Amino acid sequence: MSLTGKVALVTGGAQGIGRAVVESLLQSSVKVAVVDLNQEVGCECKVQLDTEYGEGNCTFIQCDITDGDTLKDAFQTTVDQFGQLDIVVNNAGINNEKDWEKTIQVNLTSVIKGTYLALDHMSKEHGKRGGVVINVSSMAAFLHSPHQPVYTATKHGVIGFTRAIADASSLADYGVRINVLCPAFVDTPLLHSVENEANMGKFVKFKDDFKHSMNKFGVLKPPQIAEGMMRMIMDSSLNGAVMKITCSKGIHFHTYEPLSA
Ligand SMILES: NC(=O)c1ccc[n+]([C@@H]2O[C@H](COP(=O)([O-])OP(=O)(O)OC[C@H]3O[C@@H](n4cnc5c(N)ncnc54)[C@H](O)[C@@H]3O)[C@@H](O)[C@H]2O)c1
Ligand SMILES: CCCCC[C@H](O)CC\C=C/C=C/C=C/[C@@H](O)[C@@H](O)CCCC(=O)O
Repeated sequence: MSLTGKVALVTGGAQGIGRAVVESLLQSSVKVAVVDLNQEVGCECKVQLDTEYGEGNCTFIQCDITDGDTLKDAFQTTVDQFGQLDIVVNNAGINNEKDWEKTIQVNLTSVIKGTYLALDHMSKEHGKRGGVVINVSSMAAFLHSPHQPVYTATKHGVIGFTRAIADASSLADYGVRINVLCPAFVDTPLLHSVENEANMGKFVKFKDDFKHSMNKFGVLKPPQIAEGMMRMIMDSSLNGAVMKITCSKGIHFHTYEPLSA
């Protein structure tokens, strides 16, 4: 897939992994809508990106992705401003075992909504030109972290939803590839939330165990995740793929046993 002239929307794009992905897209001459809850960080991010990549190449849209109408407006604003939509990265996520229902809303329900909105704007079913969606899950989906039962459940859900809707896209010829990316630990503000009772609730007592896991498995940097993301966006053979990125194995794909009776 050539990226020249394409338009992307990245949720949670103002910091961390999302910000690194936004920068990689801008470096490939993609126009980018940064969709994020955090007004202050989003505005700072926009100023820095304008300085680095030139004005008119990105926009910041303040949006709580759990509000369906606001998320729908963010997609429409992107299309109104840049004329089309080709790439959607459903990346925004939180770590909150205390308010676990919010974690389900942000990490799973909003990823589903973001994927359906992406299809509204990109699917051949709606007379559009096709495109690509990448949903962000986690290695927690494979290692069922005992410190984060609900976070882990949402990340399992993202993989299941993505593989199923990718098959639907293929069967119904939507022209949209839908893939999922699972990073191991990454050095972002989210990682520091494991220290906080407000985030971890009763599981905060396992924080030393969590840190032990981080030391054991290592911590990646956001540009390493952006590199995997760009590969998934550009490789037109990938649909329903589950990419894992770890310190030990780098960028690689999860393989599933074929179904047998
Ligand atoms: N950091 C890690 O170790 C790690 C590992 C695996 C997967 N992930 C996943 O990667 C994704 C990005 O995480 P990160 O580490 O960059 O986190 P981060 O906290 O650094 O960035 C997340 C961004 O999402 C935004 N956001 C949160 N709630 C939102 C909402 N309701 N509406 C809109 N924006 C919202 C935040 O404002 C923030 O800018 C998440 O889905 C996370 O679960 C992170
Ligand atoms: C506060 C939120 C932090 C989020 C944490 C991440 O979402 C969870 C990351 C969890 C575990 C990472 C484990 C990495 C393991 C690998 O290095 C490797 O040993 C496993 C390899 C398995 C494989 O690649 O097939």
